[in-house]
Amino acid sequence: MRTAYSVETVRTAERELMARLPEGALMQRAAAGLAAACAEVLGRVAGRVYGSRVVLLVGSGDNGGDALYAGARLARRGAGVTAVLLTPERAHSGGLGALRRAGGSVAAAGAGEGLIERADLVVDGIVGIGGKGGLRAEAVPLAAAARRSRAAVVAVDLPSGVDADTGEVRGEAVRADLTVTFGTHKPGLLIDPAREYAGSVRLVDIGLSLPDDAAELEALQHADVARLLPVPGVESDKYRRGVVGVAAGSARYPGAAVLAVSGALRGGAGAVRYVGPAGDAVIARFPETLVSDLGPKRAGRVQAWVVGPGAGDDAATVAEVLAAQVPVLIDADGLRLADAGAVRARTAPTLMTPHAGEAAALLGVSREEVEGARLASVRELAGRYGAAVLLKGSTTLVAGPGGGPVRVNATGTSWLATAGSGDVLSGLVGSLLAAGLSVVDAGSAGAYVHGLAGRFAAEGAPVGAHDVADAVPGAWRDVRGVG
Ligand SMILES: NC(=O)C1=CN([C@@H]2O[C@H](COP(=O)(O)OP(=O)(O)OC[C@H]3O[C@@H](n4cnc5c(N)ncnc54)[C@H](O)[C@@H]3O)[C@@H](O)[C@H]2O)[C@@H](O)CC1
Ligand SMILES: [K+]
Repeated sequence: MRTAYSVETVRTAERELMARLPEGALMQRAAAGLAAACAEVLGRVAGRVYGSRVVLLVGSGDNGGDALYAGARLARRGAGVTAVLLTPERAHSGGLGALRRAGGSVAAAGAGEGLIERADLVVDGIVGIGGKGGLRAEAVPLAAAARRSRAAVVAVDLPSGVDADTGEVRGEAVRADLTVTFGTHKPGLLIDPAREYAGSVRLVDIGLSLPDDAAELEALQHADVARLLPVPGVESDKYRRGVVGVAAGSARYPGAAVLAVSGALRGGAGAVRYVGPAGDAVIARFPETLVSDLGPKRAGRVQAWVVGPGAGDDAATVAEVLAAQVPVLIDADGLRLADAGAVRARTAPTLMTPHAGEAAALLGVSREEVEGARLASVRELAGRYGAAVLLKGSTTLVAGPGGGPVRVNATGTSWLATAGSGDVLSGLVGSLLAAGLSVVDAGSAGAYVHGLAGRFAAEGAPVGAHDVADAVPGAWRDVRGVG
């Protein structure tokens, strides 16, 4: 499991650790990790460290100090290192001294753009976890020059200008190829839009110990998902493996029913029961489906429901499903049709799975606001509805109904932004719910497998949602390390 902690928690852990260590030890650990990463990058872009050209962008805090000490290490290995000081009177004095002693030089901000143009590597030490708001005016042209330049950009701790705690980006921010972060991931490194600014992320251990129960974010990895995925035992039968009910599709949108069922069949439940007007289309494609036209209440035994994909205006079916005493996943049209009071009144678990546009409609804000503040949006929705919420997107977030760490999934690919792929996800996650996973585990494990399936199906080319469903077994095997 990868975890991310808030700035406040990081600061507390840093204080405790610093009290036990000689002064400056933590910064030296950070600088050593940063310099090693920079040397690797220089090896790739310039062939070697010796003789390469490095520009440090140095702000007024310890983030700039890290950059200066790392620059000193590179200078000792023969790199030509120049520090561009944004506020010369407040630059980290120890770091500045170390850089000068190692043969590095210092330039004023005005000279920065020209230096960046000729650099092999730009190290962004403008601001780290002490930052508020986007980049300040004096740093904006330097960030723009770094973006234009052929130099690799390595961000120190965070790309300057992004919000460490939320992943929000207000105004300009540095775009990095690599971010070297210290002690723990920060939420902003895992959530879009900031995640995109961070490039790839490398975590340097500086000895911080963080409390398990205080994580803001959790990102499942293969091993975590492998532990969650249901595997039938010798005593299993279809009921013990779980029956998932899919109430989806309409005369107008029969395909949504077929796609939701296609996901549900690959999600680990022992059987899929379909209820709705698209039974013929479902049976034609998936003869193993148990089809009923009697409505959810009289459909027979079901351990979890999926309601909403392609449902059109069928509010009655949504209401009937919400009255069931089993876990319910509400997606697509179902989100619009569900009565908020009925959702809040449920005692069995509920999982809502909006994309940004649907979340915006539920919250009464614009889509851009949701996309710009994904963490706040998913938490707000979960709080308002007393339900778990899976907010789809390039980084999918899953918030539980009672707070706690939000799960973030990054296995997705932009090729998954295709009609019907959400229907496949809803079936897949519903199936995991029927197999007995909690709403947060089902949502996050389902998003993980679905994202991976999207990657496998696409391999860099456009795909349809049915291709994603077909790729789910391969993704599942990959996660479990079999086949
Ligand atoms: N505290 C520690 O124990 C450690 C801290 N480390 C580094 O120290 C950083 C935190 O240092 P600081 O607390 O000094 O804070 P920062 O260096 O992140 O930034 C604080 C300074 O930046 C200015 N600033 C704030 N917002 C800005 C913006 N939007 N644009 C430009 N300037 C802005 C502030 O005026 C302040 O002087 C971490 O991100 C990490 O890089 C590491 O050395 C590891 C150990
Ligand atoms: K930075």
